Amino acid sequence: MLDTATVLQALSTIVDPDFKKDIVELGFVRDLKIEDGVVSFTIRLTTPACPIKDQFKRQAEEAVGALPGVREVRVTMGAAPAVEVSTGIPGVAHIVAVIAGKGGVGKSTTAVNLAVALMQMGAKVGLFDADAFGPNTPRMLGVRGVPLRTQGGKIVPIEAQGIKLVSIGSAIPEDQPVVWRGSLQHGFVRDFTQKTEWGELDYLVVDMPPGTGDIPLSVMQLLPLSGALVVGTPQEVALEDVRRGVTMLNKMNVNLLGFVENMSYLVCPKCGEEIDVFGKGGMDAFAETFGAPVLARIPMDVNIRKGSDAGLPAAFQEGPVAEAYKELAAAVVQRVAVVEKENPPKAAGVPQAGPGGNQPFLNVPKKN
Ligand SMILES: Nc1ncnc2c1ncn2[C@@H]1O[C@H](COP(=O)(O)OP(=O)(O)OP(=O)(O)O)[C@@H](O)[C@H]1O
Repeated sequence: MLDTATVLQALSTIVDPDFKKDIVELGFVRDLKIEDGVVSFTIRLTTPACPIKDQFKRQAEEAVGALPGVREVRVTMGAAPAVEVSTGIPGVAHIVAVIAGKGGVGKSTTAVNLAVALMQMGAKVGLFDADAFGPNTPRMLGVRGVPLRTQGGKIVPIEAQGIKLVSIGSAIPEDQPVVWRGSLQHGFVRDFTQKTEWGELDYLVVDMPPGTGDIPLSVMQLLPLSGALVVGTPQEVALEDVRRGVTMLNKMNVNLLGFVENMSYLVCPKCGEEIDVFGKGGMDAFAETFGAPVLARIPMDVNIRKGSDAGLPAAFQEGPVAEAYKELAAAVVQRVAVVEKENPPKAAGVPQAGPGGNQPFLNVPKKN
């Protein structure tokens, strides 16, 4: 007989490859109704950007459609509202930091294109540019010079091509050199993280300054990060810096989502051959050592640089570069889901003053 138990039994053959559990056990199946041979239900995923949602839908239609007595299967795909999996920042579901051991490896480019690719997968996305020393994201998203507004004491993000952008740099006049003491930086990060009205976001991507200085530290102390991804080029020197970045994540108990090998190869425009400009395989060695995957390899491509300069990120354009960023976004979504189960996000907190010394990580210069 066609009843709820039979339908759920059929749906329990569909296994989520990330959680390694079936979709009934995971509580994804909702609003199941059977009326006159018409079976309707919702599959509610943890994120609207789930890369295998189409596959789930097809599998569900097939599994239930094969049951005797079924005339029609109506599957609605949904996602849990962001607030349900809150990070402590109201309405923000997952926070992903993008870090790099040193400058110039393409961290901001990766953060911006990742944000765009996540949005294209159906997620609501914000970008917090914490890189006070080289705030490039407003230019990359075509909103350079647009001032931040406040409303009722809250910072209102800039709408930049569908992404909610807040850049620490937009609060600093462009012609002013940014020379801050550690304590000022911490206060600035605290104000920006606590006073921004993000609204509902599935993913908040944080573009960190390069290296392991005070700002990355403050972000890790103040924001409950789902995890961080580390951007590097395959070059030896950059890889030493990558190691320092990973060490910092470990110290701060931030999940390592994985590595992005940027400028991984160059496709010869004449013959199509892939040239390994900065060598090969370095990131694989890291992936093995630190037990986290290489999430994507992004080619060195003039369209990436041109897109950033023109304020239209390459992820918006069709072609192999956009595909590489889509692959990155899909890998990030899957890794976030997995690592959050193992080690749920929580802010590390600011160390208390005590006999062991004051704020051991922060390099706060003493007053003379
Ligand atoms: N895959 C790529 N192909 C071609 N150009 C790239 C690629 N990735 C980044 N670039 C270019 O390299 C330069 C540095 O990139 P980006 O500003 O993203 O680096 P960063 O690591 O964020 O540096 P910063 O130290 O300023 O934070 C930019 O001109 C950017 O357009």
